[in-house]
Amino acid sequence: MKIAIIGTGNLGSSIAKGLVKNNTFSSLYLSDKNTTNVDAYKSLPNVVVTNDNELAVAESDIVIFALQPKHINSVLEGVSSKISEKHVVMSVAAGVEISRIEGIIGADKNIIRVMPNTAISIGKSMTCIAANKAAQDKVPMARDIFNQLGTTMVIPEDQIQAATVICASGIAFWMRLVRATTQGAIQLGFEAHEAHQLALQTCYGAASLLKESGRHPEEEIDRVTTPSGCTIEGLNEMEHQGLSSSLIKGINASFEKINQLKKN
Ligand SMILES: NC(=O)C1=CN([C@@H]2O[C@H](COP(=O)(O)OP(=O)(O)OC[C@H]3O[C@@H](n4cnc5c(N)ncnc54)[C@H](OP(=O)(O)O)[C@@H]3O)[C@@H](O)[C@H]2O)C=CC1
Ligand SMILES: O=C(O)[C@@H]1CCC=N1
Repeated sequence: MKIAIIGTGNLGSSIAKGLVKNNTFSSLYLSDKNTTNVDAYKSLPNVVVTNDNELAVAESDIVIFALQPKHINSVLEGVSSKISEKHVVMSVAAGVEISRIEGIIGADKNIIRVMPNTAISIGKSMTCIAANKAAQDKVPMARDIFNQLGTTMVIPEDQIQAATVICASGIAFWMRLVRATTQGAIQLGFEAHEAHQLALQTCYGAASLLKESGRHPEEEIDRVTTPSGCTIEGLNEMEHQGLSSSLIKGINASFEKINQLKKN
């Protein structure tokens, strides 16, 4: 597979890192105005780091646009003459609808909207995928690529905004929960590095329990909450303070915001 990534910022460089780790491409072009994030890959075989977006598109079959929404139009316009029916154009830009991309490069082109998260750099992304009409037969290929970098789910395009909040912003939400747990542990007397390790491994264990057992979170909670014990005491206090409510409200605030971004 001849792959290009246009825009090697936070997400583009995370995708590059995951692809390099798996080494499943025949060539990989990494293009950005400033290539600092990916300069380390210059010396790898079959990897080209460049400032030339047109070259990257011309030399590739799959082109992943990892740009801020404000840059996507001008960059697509700049390379549009190089995009043919052989290309599969993938965009990770939050809030940028397929119809906007079709308006620039044409509805006859293969366009796939992909929403990974930054865990893609370690092969643990939850990646949601939606394709335009022309690219329906390219969906299995897109899944093959992103399944190597985590797990994929194909969803209707009108759910991509919601998936962005849960899965892409979700990384930040979970990080904050880990950080808050660490702060609690420090208050209980642990050194910061110990507190971090305790919080992290417990979070990992909780997620692994759900993944491996297939059980509902409440079932796992019931196993921990000794009657009149300390867990239910803490859990109920957290709920009185609005833990579930603030998470749900935060998710809704993010969703409102992403729906405004769409209009820009
Ligand atoms: N961060 C995340 O976790 C996630 C982000 N997204 C989405 O992915 C997209 C990218 O986000 P993120 O990686 O954080 O953004 P960044 O700003 O970190 O990366 C975008 C990169 O594109 C570069 N760029 C701008 N103009 C051009 C151009 N003309 N040619 C080549 N490169 C250019 C930017 O350079 P410069 O900085 O110099 O402008 C920058 O390096 C966004 O749309 C975001 O919504 C989606 C899921 C998760
Ligand atoms: O915060 C943002 O707007 C982008 C989209 C999801 C993750 N980062």
